[in-house]
Amino acid sequence: MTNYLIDVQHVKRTYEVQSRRWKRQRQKVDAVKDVSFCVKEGEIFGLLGPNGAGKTTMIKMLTTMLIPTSGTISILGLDPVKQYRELRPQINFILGGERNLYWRLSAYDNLAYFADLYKIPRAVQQKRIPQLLQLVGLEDAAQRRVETFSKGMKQRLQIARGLINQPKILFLDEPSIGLDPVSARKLRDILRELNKQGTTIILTTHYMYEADELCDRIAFINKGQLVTIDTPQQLKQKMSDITVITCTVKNCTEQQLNDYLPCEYLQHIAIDVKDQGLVVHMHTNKPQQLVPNLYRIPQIHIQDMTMAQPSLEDVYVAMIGGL
Ligand SMILES: Nc1ncnc2c1ncn2[C@@H]1O[C@H](COP(=O)(O)OP(=O)(O)OP(=O)(O)O)[C@@H](O)[C@H]1O
Repeated sequence: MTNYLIDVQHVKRTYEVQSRRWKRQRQKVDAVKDVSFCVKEGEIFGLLGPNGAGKTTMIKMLTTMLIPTSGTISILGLDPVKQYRELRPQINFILGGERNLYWRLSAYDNLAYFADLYKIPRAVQQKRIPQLLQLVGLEDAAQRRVETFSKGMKQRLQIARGLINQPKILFLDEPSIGLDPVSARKLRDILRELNKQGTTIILTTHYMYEADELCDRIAFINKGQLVTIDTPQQLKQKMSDITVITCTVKNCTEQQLNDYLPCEYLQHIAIDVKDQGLVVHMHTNKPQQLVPNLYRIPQIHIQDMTMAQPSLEDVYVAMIGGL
């Protein structure tokens, strides 16, 4: 039998906001509309979608911070609305950015403060805090005030904070936002290591590469609705008949590209105006038929052209409908 740690069934969440014009009038925003999915024990599960898709709202409902308007959620067999007291000690969450840390306290004292909130005995804290600082590579900065930390260091301290109660499930909302590529890679290594040790991880991200590298399964969400849910491999497989062509062209206009490239061979086209010319990104299932049409544009100069299998980002663009 599959062991589901998280079971979300037909969940909706509506916000009521004051209309700007008529202050007394209240408008409804359906942030999450009838979403259902399950997460298995030991998975790294990604929630991906454009701005405003409903990812943070979903994470807040899963972590007992927000009550669904309708539908049911079960986390570790508990109802986050009615049984939040039993659930909270068993989960933890890390929201992106620099909230949730006390800048005037040292890294060690921050962790000790949160450990006290979880009523973790001092003897346990004295062992666990150095271990966590070591896991996130901050052992040498343990006594430094957080206000002297770089963004990457603060984010790693957030991870240590999120692990202080040894959660069975860790939720992360855009964990690598604002991190440089090396710090982001370090963060992924830490998350993989945690997952190896048995922590189930749910994360939202806008970085397709990160999701592809880390996640066992991914849910695409758009406008509050679930678009698809699958492994990154299976998602890419869905577009295996598509070739992605990227080329840089000069001496031609966007209008000419639209006129000369037959739409029956084009599943998607995006044109970026850059200093070096027009960068054209195309999805096609007929590359042999499509490419000769480019050369028919009078005077066109094709500077470079690459053909590749679709990446997760290409699948995302195809399914969500453009960035
Ligand atoms: N407190 C709130 N009051 C009113 N509307 C809200 C509130 N929080 C979110 N919304 C609205 O709900 C929708 C979903 O927002 P949410 O923050 O969940 O999206 P998201 O996928 O996390 O977006 P992003 O990637 O930009 O963080 C948006 O239309 C947003 O404006």
